[in-house]
Amino acid sequence: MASTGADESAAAAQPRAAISHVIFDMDGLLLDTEGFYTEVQEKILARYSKVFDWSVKAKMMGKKAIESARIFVDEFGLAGLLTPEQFLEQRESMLQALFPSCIKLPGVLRLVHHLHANGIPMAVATGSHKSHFALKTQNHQEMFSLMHHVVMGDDPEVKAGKPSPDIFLAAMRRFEGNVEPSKCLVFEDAPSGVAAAKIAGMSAVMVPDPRLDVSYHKGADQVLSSLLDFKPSEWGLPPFKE
Ligand SMILES: O=P(O)(O)OC[C@H](O)CO
Ligand SMILES: [Mg+2]
Repeated sequence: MASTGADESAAAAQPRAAISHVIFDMDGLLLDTEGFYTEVQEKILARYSKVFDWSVKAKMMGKKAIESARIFVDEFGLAGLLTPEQFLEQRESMLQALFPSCIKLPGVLRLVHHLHANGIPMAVATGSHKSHFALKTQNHQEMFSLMHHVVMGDDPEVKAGKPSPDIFLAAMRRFEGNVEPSKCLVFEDAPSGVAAAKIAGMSAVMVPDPRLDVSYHKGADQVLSSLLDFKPSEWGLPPFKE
C-alpha cells in the first residue's frame, strides 16, 4: 500500500540521509524492459541448445551493450560459436520491435511527479545507448521531460559501464550548483548499478526483480519490492501527501 504522510512521521524524525538530488536507473527501474532482454536472450540461447540463467543475467544487467554481450558469450560458453558483436547483431531487430511497447513500472509516475512537484532535481543514468533510449522512451516523453538531464551508456564521459561510478558521477556533475555524492539518492534494479552508486559515494535504493537471488541485494542501503513502498521522508525528502 502507498505510504502516507502519517506513516512517514517516525522516519522523518531521523532520516537515513539528507538527500537533495535523485538519479534514476532506467531499464528495470523506470521502464519494464528487462523482460525483453531476457526473452531475446532465451531465443538466441535456444539456437545453441543453451538455457537462460538468472545468475548470468544478474551480471549483464545495467551494463553497456558490448560489456553485457561479452559476459553473455563467456558465461554461456559460446566462445567460438558466437562473438559478442554477432550476439548484438542477432538480438537487435527483436529488441527494436519490443522496446516501443514498454510500460512504466509500478509507483514510478507517482514518485517522479511527487519529486518534481517538490522541486527535487532528477536525472536518469542508463547503460542504454542513444538509439535504444529513443525507442524505449518514445511513449514516455512526458515523464522524461521532468528530468533535468539524462546520461546514457554511450556518453563520452562514461568511460566504463556500471559498476564503474562514471555514469553516476557524470549525472551528478550535470546538476546545477555543486552537488555532493552524499546528497544523491540512486534508484537501481541491477547489482552492478548499486555497486556503481556506492563506489560514487551515493545512497542506493534497490528495487530488484524478485527472481534475482537475495545475495545480490548486498550493498544496497535499502531494498524495496516496488517503488510504491518508497517513503521519501526516510531520506529527508518531502513526504507523500495522499
Ligand atoms: O538498467 P539501465 O537503464 O542502466 O540499462 C542497461 C541495459 O540497457 C539493460 O540492462
Ligand atoms: Mg537497470
